[in-house]
Amino acid sequence: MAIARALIVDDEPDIRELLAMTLARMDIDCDSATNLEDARELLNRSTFHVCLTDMRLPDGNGIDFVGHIQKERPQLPVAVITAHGNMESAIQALKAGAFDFVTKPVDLAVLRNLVETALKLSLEQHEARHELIGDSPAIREVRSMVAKLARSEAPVYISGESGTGKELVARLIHEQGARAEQPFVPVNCGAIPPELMESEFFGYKKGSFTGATSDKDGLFQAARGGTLFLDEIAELPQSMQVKLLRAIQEKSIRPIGANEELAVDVRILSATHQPLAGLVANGQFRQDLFYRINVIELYVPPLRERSDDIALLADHILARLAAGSGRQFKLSSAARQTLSNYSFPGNVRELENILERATALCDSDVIDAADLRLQQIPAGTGQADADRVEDNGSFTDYGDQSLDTYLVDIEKQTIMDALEKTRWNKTAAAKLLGISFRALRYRLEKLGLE
Ligand SMILES: Nc1ncnc2c1ncn2[C@@H]1O[C@H](COP(=O)(O)OP(=O)(O)OP(=O)(O)O)[C@@H](O)[C@H]1O
Repeated sequence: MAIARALIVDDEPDIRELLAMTLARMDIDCDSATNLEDARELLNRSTFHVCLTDMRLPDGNGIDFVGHIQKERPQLPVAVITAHGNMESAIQALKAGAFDFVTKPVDLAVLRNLVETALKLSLEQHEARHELIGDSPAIREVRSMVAKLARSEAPVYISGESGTGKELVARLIHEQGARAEQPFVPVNCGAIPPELMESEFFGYKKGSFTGATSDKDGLFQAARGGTLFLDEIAELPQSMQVKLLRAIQEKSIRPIGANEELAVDVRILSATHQPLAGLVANGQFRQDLFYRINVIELYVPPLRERSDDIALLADHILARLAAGSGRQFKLSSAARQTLSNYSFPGNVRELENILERATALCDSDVIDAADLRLQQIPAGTGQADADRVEDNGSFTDYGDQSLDTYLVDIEKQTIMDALEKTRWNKTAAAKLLGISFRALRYRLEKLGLE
């Protein structure tokens, strides 16, 4: 499946064909227009990652189209194709906002380079945009809290069920605040082995232990001037809770093996899906640290309490999946209804997973209720996968690759099973799978299920 989509605007059939063929070999889908009117129409209808336009078109000028894209789709990189030696118009196009140009006759190696750069820009920009989608009173309240908290330096503790958007909220607090130009460093406290925690957080000096062949910065140094987001903070072992408390109180750290304290200016945001106050009450989490990190609590409500947002979120997620696959997806009205009746124990992350699975399995571009597979609890993993092997001829030819993919699929399916059975409670799912919570987090990350 192509990962990107290009818009080609040229009235010469030979050039259109040459460009489309070259891009197709780069696994890029193309739409072509022979004039500006058609090009504008296509731009309105589809999501593109790069645009190549000729300068002289039957109904206008390529530079006007560059201007149009700048206004309507400022994220879309556009390059112009100019006549050989016509530097004047190439410069004009760059001034109008084109990111580059190619001259005719088109040198294919130059074209490929240019398109690769454009795609990198385009896909990176896509990833960099964070937005809290939703129009319900609950999410509006979260949005207005985010705006207020972004103006403050206070530590914020973000609570809420798994997959509600706690990390997204933390990123937004950072991005909308004075530290936006500095790093945002997310740390999954559940994924760091306890014995490595101190060196991961505070770094070490060369020679401080076997294997410390050079100085290494820790997460606090990496987040200097910015924000350190401590996700799953309830997973911190007691010994580390003491050290963290000290770092927050003193605003300084001591790397392993260092003689001196090091001042670090870092804003601390933290989160967990576990009831932290309860863990404090039964002695599993230090009360003094709780008071430090929980100066302000921001609660992100579960998706079932803002079901009006489901349709908006689904459209947003489908648009993102479309950008990645070059296809456009729509939900049938029955599918919309099914989604809005569902309780989403795994919250927005579960909605993302459901839609990703549906778009991958759905043959047409209209996703119907059945494609969502909401009623279906996956069957016993072994049998389900064994059936799939028989159905799929390519598995009979076991290359290393197929076997790996097969095993990864089984692992994914088993974990998804456990998560669905435990209504997305990761602690319970880990117990069911007979592995530690930490090991589950590690696997989720490795398999891209986070
Ligand atoms: N309101 C929203 N608008 C757009 N995307 C959202 C929204 N809420 C959550 N998401 C998306 O859902 C996914 C899960 O969100 P996130 O990782 O922030 O949840 P979380 O509460 O931190 O989960 P966990 O407790 O498991 O760490 C992410 O891809 C995030 O971008």
